[in-house]
Amino acid sequence: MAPIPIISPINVGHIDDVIELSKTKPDTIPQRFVRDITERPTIATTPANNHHHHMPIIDFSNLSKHNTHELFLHELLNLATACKNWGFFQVVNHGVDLNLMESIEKMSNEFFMLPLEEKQKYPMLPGTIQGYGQAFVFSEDQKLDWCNMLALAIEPQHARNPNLWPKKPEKFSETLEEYSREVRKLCENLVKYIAIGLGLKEEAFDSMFGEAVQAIRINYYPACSRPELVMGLSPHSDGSALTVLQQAKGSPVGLQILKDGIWIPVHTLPNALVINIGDTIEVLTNGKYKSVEHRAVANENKDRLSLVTFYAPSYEVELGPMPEFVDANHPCKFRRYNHGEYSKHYITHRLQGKKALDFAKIQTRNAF
Ligand SMILES: COC(=O)C(/C=C/C1=C(C)CCCC1(C)C)=C/O[C@H]1C=C(C)C(=O)O1
Ligand SMILES: O=C(O)CCC(=O)C(=O)O
Ligand SMILES: [Fe+2]
Repeated sequence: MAPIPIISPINVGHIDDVIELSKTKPDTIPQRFVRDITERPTIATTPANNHHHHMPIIDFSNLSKHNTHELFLHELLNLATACKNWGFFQVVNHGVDLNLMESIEKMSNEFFMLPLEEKQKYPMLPGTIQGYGQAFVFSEDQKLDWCNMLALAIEPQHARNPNLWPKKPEKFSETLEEYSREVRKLCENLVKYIAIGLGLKEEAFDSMFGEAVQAIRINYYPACSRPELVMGLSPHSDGSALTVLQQAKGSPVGLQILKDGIWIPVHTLPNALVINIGDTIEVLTNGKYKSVEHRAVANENKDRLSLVTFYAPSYEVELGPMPEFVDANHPCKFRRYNHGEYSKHYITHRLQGKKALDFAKIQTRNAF
């Protein structure tokens, strides 16, 4: 009997697996990946000479309770300044076990190098966000990113789809579990310090978040013969409260952030984690801290791997700007909404800069 076709309400057309493409036809770039001229990225990886263009570095060990109060305050100020002026920073001495970071990186690479049939046992179906494939594709004529990903919900447990957790390589699931526990601790601490830096009680965010949602996306960007024609990952801001990004050792520069209208390549320090403010913190602080648009570009010669953890409020919670950030000079910019509804909105639209946040924006009427 012929296999029963999966009937999906969305027709996304054929999606080439870019890892296969780069292996079998390294010089071919199907038209669906070629961006319109106005959307093509700049590939330069040299950091701008301007020192204003170096992403802040936070030494997390200075924030631990065992340090002097002076050191703590100094680093807290660095953190607050980084959140306000950049929305992105790197953390060193973050407490996530370096061996664990190395193991999950190695196993992720092994996963992506498995035969396609093996990876397709965990398919990300059109319109869904978990499994192996391409996310945020909703139509046949949408341009595709030069990236394959494995995305999984981690917490709460009931959000997991155990059928999508890879059985190969061996110990992948255990390692991911352990890694995610450590990254979650880092996120819990970060939201505490961010709250203190804003003059709030240390538990201000965490108590609002309820049972926080945690998810991981492991992105694999194979080398591309014409990286200037394609986009590794479309420009977007993250719908989370915070995001933690680990770029695999030996990966080329690929992440770019939009600062003052310029795309800046991010050079990650060895063993550091890159943190960014997501849409939730922008809403809660009424725009004092902003989520920042970012994208990833492909490299001509080298594959790139990144492991990205999203830390977000429970789907149950209602959110809006905190009263501490609203006054006569700072009118309320966002309406209250349910985070579950925001998540649904986020995952049912293609990545398009900061457009997802329009969901919550209070539209101000133009005077003209
Ligand atoms: C580019 O952003 C994302 O891919 C993303 C997806 C996260 C998710 C999964 C990979 C599986 C479980 C669901 C969830 C939507 C959390 C970003 O995460 C942000 C977006 C929202 C909304 C959020 O809460 O985190
Ligand atoms: O790979 C990167 O550097 C960016 C990944 C990213 O922004 C994401 O997965 O949301
Ligand atoms: Fe992102």
